[in-house]
Amino acid sequence: MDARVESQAPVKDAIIKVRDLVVGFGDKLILNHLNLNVYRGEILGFVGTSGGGKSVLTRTILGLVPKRSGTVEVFGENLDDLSEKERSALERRWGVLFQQGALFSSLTVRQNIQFPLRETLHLSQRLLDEIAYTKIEMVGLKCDVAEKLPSELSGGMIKRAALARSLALDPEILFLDEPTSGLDPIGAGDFDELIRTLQQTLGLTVFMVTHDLDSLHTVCDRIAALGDGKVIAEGTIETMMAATHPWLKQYFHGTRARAVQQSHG
Ligand SMILES: Nc1ncnc2c1ncn2[C@@H]1O[C@H](COP(=O)(O)OP(=O)(O)OP(=O)(O)O)[C@@H](O)[C@H]1O
Repeated sequence: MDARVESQAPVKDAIIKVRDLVVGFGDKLILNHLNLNVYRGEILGFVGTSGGGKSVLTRTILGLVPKRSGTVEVFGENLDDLSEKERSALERRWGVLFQQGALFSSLTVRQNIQFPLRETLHLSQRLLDEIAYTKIEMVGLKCDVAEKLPSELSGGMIKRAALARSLALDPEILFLDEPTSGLDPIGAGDFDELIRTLQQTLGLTVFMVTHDLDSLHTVCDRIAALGDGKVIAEGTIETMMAATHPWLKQYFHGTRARAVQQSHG
């Protein structure tokens, strides 16, 4: 390749770097010297066998599960080197949407969104309300949901409200664990589109654990697959489709995969 052209290629900035990560419970090893980069601005889809350790990896990056060895760097900082104060400052720069949505059932949507803001910032009620309404609009909900309780919302609306809460502090990275699970295909497609729009307009980096082949085809820039505690393949959907690992072949070429590929032309 022409050296001049090569030097002009954009350097990819790894916003999350996982190196040699080992995590286990008792005598059960879940992650076995796992390495992974997530690049700034991308939507990375993370797939793998059920019970393989996708949530464990997410929770380890977030510091919710202890690791046995290895390092996790986020925003260029080794998480082990941070003081408690530095650590909480860093945590404010990411948002998390867990599988169950997990809104507080006794709080309205507005109060749910304001919860992380109240915990970390001292803002007037007027400003808190303005922020909550902006986030509600951002996730495609009407402002009349603001005063509703989670029990008054549909499954798709709960996901959107939970997403609005995870965006409350304007994070740079969004962690999503099975965001479309429980949604019908149209609802799931709309949610994927929303994630893509938010990623583009807010410049987010998205780490998304998913089983949803539609999401992998339509919104993920890159995919990483977990097998036997390690990343066994990573790349574009085309790379994954060409992979020879038996699980990947089954996953990307099985009956369900064929139906999805046909629908994506
Ligand atoms: N706190 C824990 N204590 C003991 N074992 C755990 C704990 N958390 C997870 N595990 C085990 O770790 C393994 C990986 O679980 P994990 O939830 O990460 O899988 P997953 O890949 O996200 O699966 P799924 O796709 O089904 O959600 C499972 O065998 C699970 O039982």
